Amino acid sequence: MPDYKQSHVTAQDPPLPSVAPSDPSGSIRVVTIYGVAAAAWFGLTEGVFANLTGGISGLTKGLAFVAVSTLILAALLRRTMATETPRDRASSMARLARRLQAISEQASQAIYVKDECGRYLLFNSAAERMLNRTADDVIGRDDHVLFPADEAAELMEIDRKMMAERRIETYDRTLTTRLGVRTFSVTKAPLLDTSNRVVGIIGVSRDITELLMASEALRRSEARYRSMFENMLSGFASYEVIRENGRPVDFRYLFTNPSFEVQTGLKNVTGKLVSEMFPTIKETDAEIYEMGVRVAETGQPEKHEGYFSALNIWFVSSFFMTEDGLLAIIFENITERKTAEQKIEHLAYHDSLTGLPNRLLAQDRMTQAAAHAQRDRTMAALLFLDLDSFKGVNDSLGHSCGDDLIRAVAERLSNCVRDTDTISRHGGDEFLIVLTGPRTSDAISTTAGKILAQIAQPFDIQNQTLLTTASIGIAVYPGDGTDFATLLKKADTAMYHAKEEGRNTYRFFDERMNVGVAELLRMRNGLRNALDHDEFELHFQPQIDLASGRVIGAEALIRWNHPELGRVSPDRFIPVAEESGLIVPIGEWVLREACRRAAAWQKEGLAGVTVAVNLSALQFKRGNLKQTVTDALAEFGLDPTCLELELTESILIKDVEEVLATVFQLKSLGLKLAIDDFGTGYSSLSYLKRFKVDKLKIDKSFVRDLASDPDDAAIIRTIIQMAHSLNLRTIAEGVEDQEMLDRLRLFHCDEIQGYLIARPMPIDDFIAFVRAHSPSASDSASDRGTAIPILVR
Ligand SMILES: Nc1nc2c(ncn2[C@@H]2O[C@@H]3COP(=O)(O)O[C@H]4[C@@H](O)[C@H](n5cnc6c(=O)[nH]c(N)nc65)O[C@@H]4COP(=O)(O)O[C@H]3[C@H]2O)c(=O)[nH]1
Repeated sequence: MPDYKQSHVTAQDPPLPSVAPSDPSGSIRVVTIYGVAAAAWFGLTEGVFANLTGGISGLTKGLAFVAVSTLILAALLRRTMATETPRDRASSMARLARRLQAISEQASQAIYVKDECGRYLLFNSAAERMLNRTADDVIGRDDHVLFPADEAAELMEIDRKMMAERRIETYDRTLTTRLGVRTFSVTKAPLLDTSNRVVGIIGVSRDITELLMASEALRRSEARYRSMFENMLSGFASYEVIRENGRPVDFRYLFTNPSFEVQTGLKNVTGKLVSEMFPTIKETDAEIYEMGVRVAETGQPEKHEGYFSALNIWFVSSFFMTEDGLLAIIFENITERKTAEQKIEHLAYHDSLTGLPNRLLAQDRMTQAAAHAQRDRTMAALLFLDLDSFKGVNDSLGHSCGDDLIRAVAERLSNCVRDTDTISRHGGDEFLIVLTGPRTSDAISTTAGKILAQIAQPFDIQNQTLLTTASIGIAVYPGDGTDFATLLKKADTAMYHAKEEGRNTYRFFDERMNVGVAELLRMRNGLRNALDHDEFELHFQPQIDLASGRVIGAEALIRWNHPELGRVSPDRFIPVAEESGLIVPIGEWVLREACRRAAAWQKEGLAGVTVAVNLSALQFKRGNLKQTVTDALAEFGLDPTCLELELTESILIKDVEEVLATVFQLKSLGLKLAIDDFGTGYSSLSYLKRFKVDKLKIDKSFVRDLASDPDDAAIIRTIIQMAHSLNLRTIAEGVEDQEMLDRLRLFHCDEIQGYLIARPMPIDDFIAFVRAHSPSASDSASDRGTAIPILVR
């Protein structure tokens, strides 16, 4: 569809082209007539009419001649012109066209001339090339020969109007040619003849199709880049470089894109100097400023990633010089990414609970400490610390309390070492401490001692006072090893030994310790088969009623006869069984075995002698306790009143409602409930009432120092008084000598158990023991149990 593009119509500013006089015969005729008329004038005025004009002056006659001859000439010329025929005009146009032809051949633009009717009179070579038509095809024909009818008609209409209005027009027009649809820039002017009549039209056209396409492409590309610039997420700014003595000294903001503001938070910066915006940039962000100067000086682009303190942002940027000598910067605010990276890095190397370095970082620090030790000929030590009673805290007071304790321990540890040392959390309640540059083992011992003393101080956690201790194993570089893995293993082994040797202590690694580790592994594996292989047995430790001196019960204590390790103490394997979950089936076995044995001794005449069985927290959680107990009682026909279950405080405190329900079910069977290790937990008295506890068992750690430690004596006395006020009985365990017994009696303790009376013993020995200490046959029948007279004072 042909159309106008950028049409400019110019009113007759430049003079319209005109056609030169075309007929010399007309002029000759005029001149001849003029000559004859002039001669006749003089002949008549000077000859025939001389007498008549004799009185008139020569000047007057001359003037009269000029006037008359001018009129005649004008009339003649007018007549001559008026008689010029269209043919004359056509031939003069044709002559003009021929003259122009030679000139127009050199032109690179299409030049053409049309007559009044639109027929081509001139069609130069450039026009031929432009439309792929020869002049021969076109001359004498109108636009229909070149273009489709509708386009040709429109063009001719334009020409007609132009001629009518005598206007010069410039416009762009798209036309369908033999070479396809092309756009032309056209300038056309009407041609005038000497009588100022329009006789045709002259045009100059240029094919601007490629130019238009190029400029359209440029426009699109510009639009694309502008849109990219406006919408790009990166910030952009360009600066005028302010120079002094040729050296860049400052930069003035010229323009910025919208992201600049988003990324920096800066508004209306255009026209401002960088030194004005950031007065301290040369000091605080010298690296960035210097880079700007360098790029402006060398013209070499540079990339940068760093922190811009003036705006408190991290950014990545490219500095470069633009074509027009401006400094430009494209940048991205990466603060969020950087913070996330730092966080991730922190997480990768730190423990989330305490914020302390984790094992990975500890390893790195240990390697550094070792390098330091090698250089300075000193030592480096790796301390493996494990809290002694953390599980109890977690179990009894919950994980949130446990977490708080871990955090508090971390804080205390940090106060025990120097800045060059590293405290790290290894996991759970385990910490690693890397000591850098100790010169002697004594120095390491001093630090370890300090740490133990700090940990032993009471912790105030969630409004409760918690007491805990720690065990520390120490491995020293280079004596115990040169790599982290070896040192860690040895420090761990030493820590186990510290635990075995009474806790709240530290041990340096000793090669002999490695034997113990192998044992531990064997124990873990062996426990799995112990039940199947019948390796467990129960021993019974008598419990004495102090008032009567009679044996009123026995605590069932498990023994493990390991085929290779020999007799393994429950203190060693019960924690391993708990850790692996094997305590549940083992506990069920103990319960059945205890019921079986107690039922048996009832039948053998030890009527009323109860059996006390230890229960583990895991049995409450995972085992079907009520069913197990019911089944065991029923299977062996044991009177429930002869069964006592010993629970630790921690079992009662955790998941209270759930445990309460189970305890009620158990109690409803008619059995008794005792709280084991009383005094070492963290609970209040309220649960004693709620759980309908029958007996408190005072932990042997209090009993041990009863004679020497007034505090322990006071604690025991208080526990007994409190228990009595709640109608609970008390039993003291670990009674080893008479002095302890005397004091317990003084405090009105109800029952005792301990080596003073008897060590735990196999069933047959126990029955024999009870019989041997029977005061009389008649007493043995008593339901109060068997009396031991020596103890009754
Ligand atoms: N120093 C000293 N110790 C004395 C004295 N009298 C008794 N003992 C010991 O104290 C422990 C008492 O058991 P516990 O506090 O329940 O402590 C028990 C109990 O927590 C656990 N345990 C033993 N048998 C079982 C069991 O069948 N099930 C569960 N869950 N735990 C058990 O193993 C722990 C250790 O048991 P044992 O090695 O048999 O150690 C027993 C016993 O031999 C004394 O006068 N002085």
